[in-house]
Amino acid sequence: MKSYVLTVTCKSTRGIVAAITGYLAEKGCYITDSSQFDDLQTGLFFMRLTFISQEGAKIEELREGFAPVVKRFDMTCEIRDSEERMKVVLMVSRFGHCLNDLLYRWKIGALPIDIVAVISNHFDYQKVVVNHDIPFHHIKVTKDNKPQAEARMLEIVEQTDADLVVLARYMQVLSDQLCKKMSGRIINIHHSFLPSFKGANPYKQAYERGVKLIGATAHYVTEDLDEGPIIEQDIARITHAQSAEDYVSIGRDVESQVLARAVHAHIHHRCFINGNRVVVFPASPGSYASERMG
Ligand SMILES: Nc1nc2c(c(=O)[nH]1)N[C@@H](CN(C=O)c1ccc(C(=O)N[C@@H](CCC(=O)O)C(=O)O)cc1)CN2
Repeated sequence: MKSYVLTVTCKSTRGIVAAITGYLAEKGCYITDSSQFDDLQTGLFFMRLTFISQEGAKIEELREGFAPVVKRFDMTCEIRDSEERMKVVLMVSRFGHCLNDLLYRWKIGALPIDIVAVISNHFDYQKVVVNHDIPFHHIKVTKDNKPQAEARMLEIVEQTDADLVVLARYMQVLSDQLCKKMSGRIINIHHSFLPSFKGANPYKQAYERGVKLIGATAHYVTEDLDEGPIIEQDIARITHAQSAEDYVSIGRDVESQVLARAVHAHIHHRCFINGNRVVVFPASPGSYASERMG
């Protein structure tokens, strides 16, 4: 039986859940997971359900039948096939730990995505990418060619019909124009526990501040550098005896794990941008079970 994901954002009011669940029951659908959040600050309601059609309803039929509910509550709504895989472009500069981690998770099926391209402004990871049978594109970036470099990047995104771009330690600031055009579709991993230590060299900043914790933050990319809506964060302990170079080593694992969690949440439609915040619903049962046991 086909499994679907329904996502809803609308203004809070009474009767939304009843209308959604009533419709699904009427259409012979069985709800397998449900999360909702009512933001009293913004007056917005968010819901994500996974369900199976026990009567073999087609997605077009489900969408069409749901249209009156969408109209009644003025919903932003999607019904998607749970098996549909997002097309993802990965971008990297000189530090490849997040890229390698994502490639491994993709290879074992833990990240059910189609990696349609890897883009880098360096050649360090060309071999590992090509060895995964993934197209590698080198796009040189200088202070003078950023518009042309971004145009090429956008061309690759459009030619591959990519749904998501993941900056896996890609160290170039993207233009306001590109950020606006791809709002909500670019995820970055920043190697600090934002909002501390934005911008370049966060570990150097952390060392000079004398912190006892370092961290990583995965966020959607906006024009405001490292200020986009936060999807996932985590931390790691450090001591007085460690240097900024030690932080780079200690930080690798937490950066990779934070980015992987954020990508997993996004590709499973668990993320809802809510102003400068992100509602992140828990993973549905079985959504980690796609791993091919080695
Ligand atoms: N518009 C945005 N672009 C990018 C963001 C973002 O949030 N908004 N995140 C960065 C990633 N990043 C930190 O995580 C970061 C990358 C690069 C720089 C920076 O100052 N880069 C210099 C060049 C550095 C170099 O050549 O090695 C620059 O672009 O002039 C700061 C923070 C990705 N892009």
